[in-house]
Amino acid sequence: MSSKSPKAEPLVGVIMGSQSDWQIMRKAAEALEELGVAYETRIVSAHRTPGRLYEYANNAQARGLKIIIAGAGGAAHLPGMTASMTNLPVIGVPIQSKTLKGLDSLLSIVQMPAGVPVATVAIGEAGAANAGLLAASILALSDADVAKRLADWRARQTAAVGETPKSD
Ligand SMILES: Nc1c(C(=O)O)ncn1[C@@H]1O[C@H](COP(=O)(O)O)[C@@H](O)[C@H]1O
Repeated sequence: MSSKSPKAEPLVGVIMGSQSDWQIMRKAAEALEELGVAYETRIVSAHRTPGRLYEYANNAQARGLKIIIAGAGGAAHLPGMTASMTNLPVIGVPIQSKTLKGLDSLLSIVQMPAGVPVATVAIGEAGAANAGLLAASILALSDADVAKRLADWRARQTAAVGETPKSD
């Protein structure tokens, strides 16, 4: 996988522990895409590719990234280890695991020791989508264009919610 926005330099790094996480993490990418935020996607694993993680986390800020979204399942060390090596905000996405339904992922990501924060979202697709929205909200603080697109998106979401439930 590579950058989805070749013209703009990526501001958000969407990383995941395995190719098998992509079906969930694509929701973060889709949210960023919809809000016009340039991002890149990478498979990086604290367990399987520790050298790649070290290089990615240590160089992320110098490469111009502003936020990292990290998704992992099971013994999900990727978000925390990423946060240990960068001052960028790290948003952790717990991937649903087969055996423990993602509770293992959630607890691995959320229970960080004081001093190394990871902003943890909910397990699975909704969490991944929210991670993308959160990243856009952070960028919107200093980017009026993203702020406008985010406000418009929120307004459309609100307008799409009907007031009266339809009967089948
Ligand atoms: N939790 C981690 C890390 C890590 O934290 O570094 N690297 C891979 N994994 C996770 O292992 C699960 C199973 O991976 P496979 O499907 O490749 O066996 C994935 O959800 C991945 O995030």
